[in-house]
Amino acid sequence: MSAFSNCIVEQEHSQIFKMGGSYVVQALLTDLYQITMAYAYWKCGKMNDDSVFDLFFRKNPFQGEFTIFAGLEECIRLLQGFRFSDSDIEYLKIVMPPTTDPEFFNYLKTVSAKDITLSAVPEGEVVFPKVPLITVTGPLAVVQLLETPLLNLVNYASLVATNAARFRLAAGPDIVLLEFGLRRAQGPDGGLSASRYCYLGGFDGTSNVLAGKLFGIPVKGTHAHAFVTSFINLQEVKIRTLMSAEGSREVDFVDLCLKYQAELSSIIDFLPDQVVEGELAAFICYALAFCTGFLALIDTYDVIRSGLPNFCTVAMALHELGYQAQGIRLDSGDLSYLSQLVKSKFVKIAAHYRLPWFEKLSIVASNDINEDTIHSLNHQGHTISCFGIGTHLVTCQKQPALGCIFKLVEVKKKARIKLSEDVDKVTIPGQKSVYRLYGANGTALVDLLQSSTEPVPQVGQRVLCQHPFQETKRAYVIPTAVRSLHVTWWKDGKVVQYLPTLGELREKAKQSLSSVRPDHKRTLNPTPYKVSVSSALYTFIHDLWLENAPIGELS
Ligand SMILES: Nc1ncnc2c1ncn2[C@@H]1O[C@H](COP(=O)(O)OP(=O)(O)OP(=O)(O)O)[C@@H](O)[C@H]1O
Ligand SMILES: O=P(O)(O)OC[C@H]1O[C@H](OP(=O)(O)OP(=O)(O)O)[C@H](O)[C@@H]1O
Ligand SMILES: O=C(O)c1cccnc1
Ligand SMILES: [Mg+2]
Repeated sequence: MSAFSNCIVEQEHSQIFKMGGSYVVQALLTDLYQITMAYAYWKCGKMNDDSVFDLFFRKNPFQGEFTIFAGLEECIRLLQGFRFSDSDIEYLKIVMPPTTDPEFFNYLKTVSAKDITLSAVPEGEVVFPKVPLITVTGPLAVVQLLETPLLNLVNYASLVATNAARFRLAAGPDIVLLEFGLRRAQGPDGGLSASRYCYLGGFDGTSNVLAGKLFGIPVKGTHAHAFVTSFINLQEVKIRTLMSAEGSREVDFVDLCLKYQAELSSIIDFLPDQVVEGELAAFICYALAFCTGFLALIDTYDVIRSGLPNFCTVAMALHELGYQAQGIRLDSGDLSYLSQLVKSKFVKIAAHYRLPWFEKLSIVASNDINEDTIHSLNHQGHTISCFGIGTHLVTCQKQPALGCIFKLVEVKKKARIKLSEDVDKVTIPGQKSVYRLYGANGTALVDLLQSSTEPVPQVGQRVLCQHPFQETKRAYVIPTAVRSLHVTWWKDGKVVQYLPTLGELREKAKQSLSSVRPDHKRTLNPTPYKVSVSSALYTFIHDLWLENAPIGELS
């Protein structure tokens, strides 16, 4: 992303979601229970108790074994502006019961993120269950108030970035992936977030023009069926002339197209009287408007008998005038079969006219594409060069939510644990450090959680990594590299770290994903990545567990 577009984000971020007159990410974008708890903390004098909360998830989405962490910059921006305005407080006076002590509202007026410290895994990093993605420390009532907006900002961003990364893995590195989801997204905010985080997850562009302006994402697109069906015949081509690329001659472009229609009919085998005239008129008009970037949607009537011949006709006429067409889009039918058929005709034309670029024309495919469709198309030997993906990508139809949670792990320097019948729901107590240990070939081996007071694991030294809850699951690891995953981003009321641009985050996600072993990334039955605790933390968890679990009585 350019410095220019980053600057637009800075200037206009506060205008993006103006709804009802105010920026939608704000202190009141929360669940009521955060406010009622804040009141009860305040009422019993606990509001300033030092607290530590971890934000994490328990299960990777899409039956996968990895997640891309996204949304962090928006969390930091939330802290920057975190306060209750006068009108917020007036509103809360109505919402809270009449018995509420009026002094509480004076307290709310003083609330800000100035005493909050936020450390987190860098945005764009591949992350795994149980690892604290964000740790927030500060006055209990204020950190509590942050729970809902932080979860809101991380959950969808990480889900859709992960979805995008999965589409990228399915498609491979060389296919162009475009996000076409705005019309199907969960509202305007969902649409903008989808475009932003799909780009982070590895998409190449979006059709969403506002996302392009605000976030510097390349905007791309073709045209719709309506453009084709709006034309009935060639008489509708009112301005028929086109100047050649080098400016030396102007020709009747419709006549030139009809010359190529006759010529091509025997080369790629079609009947000129079967092509739809209105479609040809539409393509001619689109080419006249975009002579240097002509791309046509060819499935309105019949790809084989009409759309493809009409495209080739116009593309060859453009070529005679020194312009190169860009390609076609398919939006229905058997996308593998049709793409191969289209390619074979392109190859024929390329050979006949000795135009090597003609066989490299883009073949864009769209229509309800999901991750499984791409895998299936791969097996069928498709020749698609670009996928335009909307619904399944932005709505994350395969799994519509990521389950990040925000749990208290320490208060007044005392570690807290949340117990559950379901072992997976027991929290890992206390303030922790998180390390990623790398193996011999530079791939990530294990994430290790330790109490923050423990020494950093050392390269070349054996570390015992234990499953947090199953004593028999443990392994020694001799890391070739050790990375501390958490960075402090916000402290003393300020952003204390460079915030990467969206383009840098996209690069980060790509590089982080490449350090993860392929078996963790495969679609079918991927291997779970190991997230472990140090033996000191293991003992600590289980001692605290025993201390807090009531002893039942048999009778
Ligand atoms: N070769 C293929 N292998 C697997 N799935 C495919 C293949 N070609 C297309 N698909 C998928 O099959 C589905 C076809 O959907 P559907 O039958 O609704 O579309 P259509 O009739 O071709 O087009 P329209 O959108 O005009 O109704 C789409 O989800 C598409 O992505
Ligand atoms: O299929 P998606 O992955 O959501 O991609 C976006 C879709 O939006 C457009 O058409 P639209 O769906 O509006 O109409 P159509 O299905 O009749 O072509 C486009 O042609 C795609 O099919
Ligand atoms: O540009 C396109 O082809 C496009 C954009 C949005 C939705 N469907 C297609
Ligand atoms: Mg559709």
